[in-house]
Amino acid sequence: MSIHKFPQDFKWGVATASYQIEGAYNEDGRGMSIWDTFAHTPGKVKNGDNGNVACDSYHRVEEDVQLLKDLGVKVYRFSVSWPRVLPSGRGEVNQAGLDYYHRLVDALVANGIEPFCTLYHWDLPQALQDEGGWGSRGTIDAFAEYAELMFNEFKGKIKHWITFNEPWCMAFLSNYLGVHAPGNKDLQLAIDVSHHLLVAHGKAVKRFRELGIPGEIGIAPNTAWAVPYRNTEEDIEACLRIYGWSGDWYLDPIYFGEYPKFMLEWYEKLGYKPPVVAGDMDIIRQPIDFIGINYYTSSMNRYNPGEAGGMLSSEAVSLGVAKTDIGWEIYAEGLYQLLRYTADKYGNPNLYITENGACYNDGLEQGGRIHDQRRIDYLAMHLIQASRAIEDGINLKGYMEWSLMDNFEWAEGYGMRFGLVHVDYDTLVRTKKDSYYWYKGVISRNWFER
Ligand SMILES: OC[C@H]1NNC[C@@H](O)[C@@H]1O
Repeated sequence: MSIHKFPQDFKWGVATASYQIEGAYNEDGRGMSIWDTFAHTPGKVKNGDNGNVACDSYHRVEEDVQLLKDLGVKVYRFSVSWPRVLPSGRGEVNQAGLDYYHRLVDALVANGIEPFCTLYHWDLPQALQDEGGWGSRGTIDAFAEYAELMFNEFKGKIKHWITFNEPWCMAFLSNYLGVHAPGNKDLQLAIDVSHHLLVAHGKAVKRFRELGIPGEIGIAPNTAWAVPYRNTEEDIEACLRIYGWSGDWYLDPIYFGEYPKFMLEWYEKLGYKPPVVAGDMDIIRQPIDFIGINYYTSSMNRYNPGEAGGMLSSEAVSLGVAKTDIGWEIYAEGLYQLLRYTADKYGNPNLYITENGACYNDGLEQGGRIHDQRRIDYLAMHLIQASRAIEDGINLKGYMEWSLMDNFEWAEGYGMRFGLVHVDYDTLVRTKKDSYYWYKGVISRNWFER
């Protein structure tokens, strides 16, 4: 057994997202989002699940903040539902929507928990989608207007801001693979969406600086990690394209003012390229204060130009390791390697692990306890790698576990559970799992033995 320690000011937290937990989808003036439309479309989400009620967190601020307080977290990462505060995406403000987030933020601050706010975690106002959504340049300025509203409204209360959660999901999972809302299958559109969201990110950061908002701002890509099947140039490049797709494609424009050459050339070979307009790359290149790393799993990849390799000619070969209940391979070493790669490539910036967690569908047992030992093991394995990264000189400043509670897992619906707290979706009763108590101990000690 060995002891794994963390710095004194390490920001321990948990994460959630608006559409996944809030519910109240048509209450108090909230406008429709693309996820309401998508989830209400038969066949898009397993079991026909949707976020109409979710965890009903909209009506349970005090209860959920008490869960956070009992857990002992330093920060709480949540996201804002854009259509709850701007029902049409721009223009008229819904005060009741802003009031909800004031209730949440005030309760967090009153309990000594720092709000960590994600401006966009996928619930685009449907009204903007009707005008082309992220495929249209018009959405860029709509996002900048929304961001400015939130900056001014919560100036001094919220000091940690994330513009976008997982831009790869916003662009490719949603517009090339068609798995998430709005469900398109168009590679050029996905590349357009990537570019427009990057410009929107840059404009929001620029306004954040111009307005003199106190605090820090960053972005949270879901950078995947891949291990080469053979130690050959072809297989290594096949891996570079995997994390180039979800990480470098977004971080290079922000840090270097240009798209990664190897990915640009790959897309151009296929006949695609980003719709860059003069001045865009300078806007995107606004300095940011941190990168959020969302990490769950890795893959082992090899070059394969055939169907198994897909658009990137990069075929995933099983790592042969245990999988979580959602089928993702458990590879904690990948977290360290990803942190190392990110630190080395982008000048050792401040990093937060803004999401890491595991799907295990353990249910309530006799006596009302939930013995999710597999989740404890997963978290311990990954926290060892986080501690290792810090000892290796990487500026990892915090860890936000995904997720505080079971919630709406997008196209998987409610069947996949990531929470430290179990949610009974019939009664909405919250039950702390064994992993909640384990994580509470880690936070309070700031170290753990394994
Ligand atoms: O799949 C688990 C999580 N991954 N990152 C984005 C979150 O919204 C998901 O629930």
